[in-house]
Amino acid sequence: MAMAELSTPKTTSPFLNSSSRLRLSSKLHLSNHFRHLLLPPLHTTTPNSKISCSVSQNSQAPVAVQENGLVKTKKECYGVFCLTYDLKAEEETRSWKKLINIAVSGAAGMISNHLLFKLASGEVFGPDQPIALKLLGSERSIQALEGVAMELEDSLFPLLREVDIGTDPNEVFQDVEWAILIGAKPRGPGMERADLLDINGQIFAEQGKALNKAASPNVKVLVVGNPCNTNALICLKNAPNIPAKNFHALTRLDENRAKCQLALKAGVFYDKVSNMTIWGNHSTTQVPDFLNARINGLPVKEVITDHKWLEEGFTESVQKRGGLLIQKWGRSSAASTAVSIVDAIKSLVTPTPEGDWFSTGVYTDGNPYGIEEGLVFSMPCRSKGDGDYELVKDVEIDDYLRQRIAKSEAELLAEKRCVAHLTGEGIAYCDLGPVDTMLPGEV
Ligand SMILES: NC(=O)C1=CN([C@@H]2O[C@H](COP(=O)(O)OP(=O)(O)OC[C@H]3O[C@@H](n4cnc5c(N)ncnc54)[C@H](OP(=O)(O)O)[C@@H]3O)[C@@H](O)[C@H]2O)C=CC1
Ligand SMILES: O=C([O-])CC(=O)C(=O)O
Repeated sequence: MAMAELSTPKTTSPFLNSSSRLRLSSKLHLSNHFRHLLLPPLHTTTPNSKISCSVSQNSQAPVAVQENGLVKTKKECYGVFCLTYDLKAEEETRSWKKLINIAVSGAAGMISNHLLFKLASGEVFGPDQPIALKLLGSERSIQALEGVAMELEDSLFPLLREVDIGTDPNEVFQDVEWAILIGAKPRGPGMERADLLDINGQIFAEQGKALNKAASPNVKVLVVGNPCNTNALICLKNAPNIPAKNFHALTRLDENRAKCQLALKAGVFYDKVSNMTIWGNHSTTQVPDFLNARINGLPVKEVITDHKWLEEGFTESVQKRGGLLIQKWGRSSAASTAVSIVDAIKSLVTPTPEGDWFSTGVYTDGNPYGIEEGLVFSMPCRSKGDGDYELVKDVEIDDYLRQRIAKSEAELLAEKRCVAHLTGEGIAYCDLGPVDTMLPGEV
């Protein structure tokens, strides 16, 4: 017989209170497809009130026993959570920050399958930041989401205090401080881009409304599902109570791809490349800015003297990297996208190194570059590490950049016209050209 010691909450015993949160720790409590896995609460223990949870070595589940007058049953002292919650862990948790709630949509998809385990490990928000994961799926994926939750459970992450799965964004987004919106319909063969904008736009309009109603008022939202700039715009327009500044479209993967290509050409390790801006849309019109990027602190054009390659080979390789990868893999980037989501969030929760910046798709109102207001456009940003950011204001734009930035801007304006019915800006009119409106994965 192995013994694991558990601490009970200082307040009323959750084991005695049928409506307590811990009641939900019984696996897969299901209400309207909203299911909840939960660890014991933090900072609510006293060393004097302990429960012993005894585990038979050859039985499947631990059996809680009574101590200090507190009643426990096998059902309430739930499986792995009993085993992982011991006094030593509790000592460590004393210095932990207050738990934060993180929603992830498309949680049964490829990108999430990489991302969720990074979030739970502490790699993103830090080793003293406990988290609750709120996973949004659909009727299609609810079974798979249970599988995801089980894998998270089996990973024994100390910082992962709670896992909820559900299909209703109004429930899943309740009190979330971060929302990572990945779930979106992929473009199928023969599908018009306007149709994709409409189908995915509806998803992001609904999720914007739900965030507006249920999320923490200062929630930070990172839109990954494509076309991510316009989806982010739809989302923010449907969430008027949340600052527009809090919405991001993921262009960090493009930034990382650009750094990699420059490092390769210059023959340096990629950590030597800094100040990399991606301007514009996450599409083949995006502009990887080699004018302002630096290698070993020097302007790229001084280090790489083949300027034709910069203007053509480099630029195109970044714009079309996603498509090439699909050709090789047979599916779009998932692991590197998850890594870039981690990078994007870390850039907001840690101070930007002196003199450097990062790229993210943000709302253009008040931008110093003359880019049309009312778009979500990738630009250079800096953060103090408080979750917020400022636009970098003094980046040089030459004629080459200006022309290409204008093309991406025109593309986003066209996308915006296609979704006017979803942003509350009138009747949609879709005049997207066939060539200039490709996702990176469509080439
Ligand atoms: N911004 C960027 O840099 C990148 C963006 N992407 C984009 O990220 C998104 C997700 O990619 P990935 O995880 O690989 O994709 P997957 O297809 O593996 O999973 C995405 C999830 O989207 C949801 N989904 C699929 N079809 C529909 C639909 N018709 N309606 C609503 N939801 C749907 C599904 O979840 P459920 O059934 O639970 O709703 C699915 O699990 C895609 O839009 C992709 O283009 C990809 C790479 C880079
Ligand atoms: O088009 C896609 O789905 C893939 C994508 O965004 C990328 O690889 O950058």
